[in-house]
Amino acid sequence: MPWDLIKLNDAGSCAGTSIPSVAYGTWRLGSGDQSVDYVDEAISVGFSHIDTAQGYGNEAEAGKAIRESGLARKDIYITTKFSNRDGLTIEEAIQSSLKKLGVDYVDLYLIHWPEYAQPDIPTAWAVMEKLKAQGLTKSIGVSNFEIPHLETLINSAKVYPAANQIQIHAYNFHDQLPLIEFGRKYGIVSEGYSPLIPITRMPGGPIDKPLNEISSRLNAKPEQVLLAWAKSKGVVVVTSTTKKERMEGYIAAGDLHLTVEDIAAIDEAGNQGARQQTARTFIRRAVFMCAVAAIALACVSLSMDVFLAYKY
Ligand SMILES: NC(=O)C1=CN([C@@H]2O[C@H](COP(=O)(O)OP(=O)(O)OC[C@H]3O[C@@H](n4cnc5c(N)ncnc54)[C@H](O)[C@@H]3O)[C@@H](O)[C@H]2O)C=CC1
Ligand SMILES: O=CCc1c[nH]c2ccccc12
Repeated sequence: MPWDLIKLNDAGSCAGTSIPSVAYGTWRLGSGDQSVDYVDEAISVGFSHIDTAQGYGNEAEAGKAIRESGLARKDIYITTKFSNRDGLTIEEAIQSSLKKLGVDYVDLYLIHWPEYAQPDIPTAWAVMEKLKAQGLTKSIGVSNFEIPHLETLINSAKVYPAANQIQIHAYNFHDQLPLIEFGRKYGIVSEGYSPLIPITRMPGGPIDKPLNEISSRLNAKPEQVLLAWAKSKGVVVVTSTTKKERMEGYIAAGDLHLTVEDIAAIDEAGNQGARQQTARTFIRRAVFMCAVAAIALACVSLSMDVFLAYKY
């Protein structure tokens, strides 16, 4: 099945929407003409969902590329995020984002981190609800929220978040599953960013073997298999690249068919990698504690020597 749409929990309301299940992210693209070109290319190869943020410094470039695409506003899905930068309130920040993007509404507006929900989550969320009611954004959501943050929010919310954008990849999926399932209970769609971490930041781990086997069998690139794996988890996949060939590969990954066994093999290798990581962290902490204890002992022994030397 190609990259499809996922219904949001506000889909029944007049302003409600569905969200394209793959997004092209603009973090680290920089600003200036080159980033306009990257977003242009992403749209030209088939991305219809652009994920940006106040903090990425390139909303204006994303907006320019969207205009240059010639697509009707309704045919492009724009997510941006409140980053609590530039000293702007949430209301001021969305106005600034809309101006930079050159649109009169965004499709999804997220609080980028729980820490940005000031003075507290219920108060900040009430403002988000107001923005939705005013039509400045079709849907509202959060990012990097954990279960306690969502509980706090839900306890006071009139409108539940439509989405929670969090890091999801094969090495952390097991740890993120309770959060994803908690979201599901309240109709909150999880969006997974940095799905390619197993090859970009953690190469050489247990996933490499099944990934290479599956890629060879399907005549696909490893990054395509990782995106197809993330898609199989029912989350919105938020990815990026500056290379046009890779952009095309990402879109084509929506048609990749992974078997139940392929998905299970990546799941298992991901869990194994996570267990190895936990063991490494434990050993590192134990070594650190031993070193601290040894230094403390040496200090005590030295003080005793000094004390005895003075006394006798
Ligand atoms: N809400 C949040 O706090 C965050 C949101 N994001 C969003 O997610 C988007 C994607 O985040 P990324 O971490 O960039 O995601 P990603 O995991 O998709 O990594 C993308 C990078 O992987 C590279 N890549 C692809 N195939 C590769 C291969 N075979 N070997 C080596 N490198 C390869 C790409 O060229 C690109 O540089 C961001 O642009 C942003 O929109 C990202 C981080 C945090
Ligand atoms: O979203 C990607 C990383 C990130 C998280 N918070 C901020 C704020 C400003 C720029 C990037 C980010």
